[in-house]
Amino acid sequence: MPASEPALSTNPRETETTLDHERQHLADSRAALQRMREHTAGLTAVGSGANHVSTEHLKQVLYRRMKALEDDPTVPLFFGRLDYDTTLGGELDETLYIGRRHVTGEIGGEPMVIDWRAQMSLPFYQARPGEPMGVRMRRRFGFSHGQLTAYEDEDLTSVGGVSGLESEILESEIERPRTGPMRDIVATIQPEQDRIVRAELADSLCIQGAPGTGKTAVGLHRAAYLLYAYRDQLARSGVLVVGPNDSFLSYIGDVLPALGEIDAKQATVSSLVTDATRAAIRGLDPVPAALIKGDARMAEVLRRAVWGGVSRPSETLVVPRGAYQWRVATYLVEEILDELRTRGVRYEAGRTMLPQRLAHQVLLRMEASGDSPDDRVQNAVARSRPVKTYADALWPKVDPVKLVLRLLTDAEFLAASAEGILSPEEQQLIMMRKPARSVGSARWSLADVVLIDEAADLINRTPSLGHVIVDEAQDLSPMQLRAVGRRASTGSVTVLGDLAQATTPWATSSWTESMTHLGHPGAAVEELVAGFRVPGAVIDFAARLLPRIAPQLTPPHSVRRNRGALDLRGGTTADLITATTEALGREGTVGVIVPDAAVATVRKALEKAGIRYDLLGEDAQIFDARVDLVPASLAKGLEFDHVVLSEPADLVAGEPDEITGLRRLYVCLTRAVTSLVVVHSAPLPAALHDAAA
Ligand SMILES: Nc1ncnc2c1ncn2[C@@H]1O[C@H](COP(=O)(O)OP(=O)(O)OP(=O)(O)O)[C@@H](O)[C@H]1O
Repeated sequence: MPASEPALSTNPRETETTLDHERQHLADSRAALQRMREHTAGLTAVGSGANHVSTEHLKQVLYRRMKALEDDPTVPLFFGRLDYDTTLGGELDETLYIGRRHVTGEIGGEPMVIDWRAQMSLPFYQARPGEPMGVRMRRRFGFSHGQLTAYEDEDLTSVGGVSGLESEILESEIERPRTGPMRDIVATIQPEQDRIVRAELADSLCIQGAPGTGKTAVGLHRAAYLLYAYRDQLARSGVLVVGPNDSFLSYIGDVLPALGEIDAKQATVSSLVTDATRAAIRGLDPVPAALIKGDARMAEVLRRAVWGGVSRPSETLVVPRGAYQWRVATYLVEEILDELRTRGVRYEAGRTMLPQRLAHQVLLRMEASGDSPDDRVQNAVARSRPVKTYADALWPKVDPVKLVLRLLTDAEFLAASAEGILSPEEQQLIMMRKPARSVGSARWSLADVVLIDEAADLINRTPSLGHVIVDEAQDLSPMQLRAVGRRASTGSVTVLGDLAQATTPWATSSWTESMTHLGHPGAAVEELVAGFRVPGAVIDFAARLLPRIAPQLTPPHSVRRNRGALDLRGGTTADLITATTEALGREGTVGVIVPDAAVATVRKALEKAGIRYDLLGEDAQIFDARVDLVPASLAKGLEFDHVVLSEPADLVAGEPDEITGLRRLYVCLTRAVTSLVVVHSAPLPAALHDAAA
């Protein structure tokens, strides 16, 4: 071991004694956690006498608490230790163990393990030699199958000491082979990641990060951190994580529960808008139509379409009451309509205010004639048939689904709403080609349902969450960003993505613009370039594409010690199967990434060779076979120890244009943790060609 690395104790006996001591603390902590669980389980009976609602609530609370206190024997209860020192600014001379959750001994006793999110845990992630943050010594623990096997000490008092990334335990954690779904990184969060994780709730952030720089991991840990640090505030408003597709959501689905957080919602844009509007997605748009429907200009078209429903009064309002007939002149009604339209309320709120405003005018007339009516009279007038009928005619009820159907099937209505915003050709492009007769029979596309969601928000405000984390945000259209943004209209957002991995025709080319569509303009954009997934040989190869696909970005570098293996082979499907079998002979997961059009062929070949696999996007339960067959369009966000990639040229050709194709290829090339084998019979795309020589 080089002298500059943090030493495992060189004296074996001392190491063993220390390890025994730490193992004892681990055993004591586990026992304490068990007692906490028993105590919580015992609480169930206490609430049994309460009424149904409070019992249900109590059950929920206890269920969550029990979940949070679950002890997985394969996961270490703590992974670090801090020795605070008063001479360095610590409040007390004390030793704290850092883990996934608080564990306390006897009630009122010393904490045995401190939650990684607590303020006291901060130096574990942020302290540096020479900047000890009150801590004399930082200890990292090495575990194997839940057993404590090693420790490593860092003296934080010495200036010029080692930095975190030289730690062996940290390195071996980063190098550990992948099995199954994504796991948490609490033990090894890096300082630049930690600053994002722990940013204040009020801060909206945008992170541009190269493949494997930990964006997804950081987003999930930020969710866990916020739920801890702002628990009361977020218990009401909630945290939402938005990912690109269901495969991705199942891949990340275990991380937050493993951190004791089961309350964060996880969704795709598609599930968000279909849940909200109850419109099912059954259609697909041609790209030109989807581009227009996803354009931010559609927001104004919809605004006009919704508010265009409010008409000008042509008749005086006449309200018979007793022997009298009260009249409100059209010019006064117009004044009311103008006031309601411009006061910034939603369409439906204005609609409910109108009868009251009209009734108020009637009341003023009653008063002028010597009556002294009170609020009850005003309410009665507002609810009376003549006022309701008059108000309904002027300000009719609008159903968002019907409105969008009309917009996409009634050329005159669209022209009136889109005048000066969309050209006649653009209007033509978004008209339904086979107009649906009813909302039930409409074959809505995702872009359509996003329009319905926007219309629904113009009518009734969409409830806002406390914080929304959006992953792979580069692929969202402006209208999709607006759909996500209105779910954080009173909260904040963390936006994660990579412009070089943008593969939708409506993808963003500027984070500043995306943040504006999300409703959080001016948020700072930070860049992450240190890659934890992709080994050097592979990332350097993939980065050859950057000058073509995203020249403005800083090329990533790998922090992995392992340079990895890159193997470019001429060959066909049979060679792909050979490469898969070879990969199966090694430790870790295998991803066979193929152009979408080749899935059926490769599937057959895998079956013929007797290789068990899961097909991504099809199987409900994924990540349980060692081999995943991955259509290129679903590779985003995932990773595998070994990637076998088929026919890059076909993969590029499968996309509408070359840049999108090369970006898709960049995504697929950067899924490998250890080895990448590229099997091709057609020449590699020119941008990669040098390496093939
Ligand atoms: N600090 C860290 N310590 C250990 N592993 C890490 C760290 N940061 C990230 N990783 C690991 O690196 C891999 C890539 O992380 P992640 O998927 O979050 O990256 P990403 O930036 O979202 O990638 P992509 O853009 O390709 O989707 C994951 O296995 C993750 O656990």
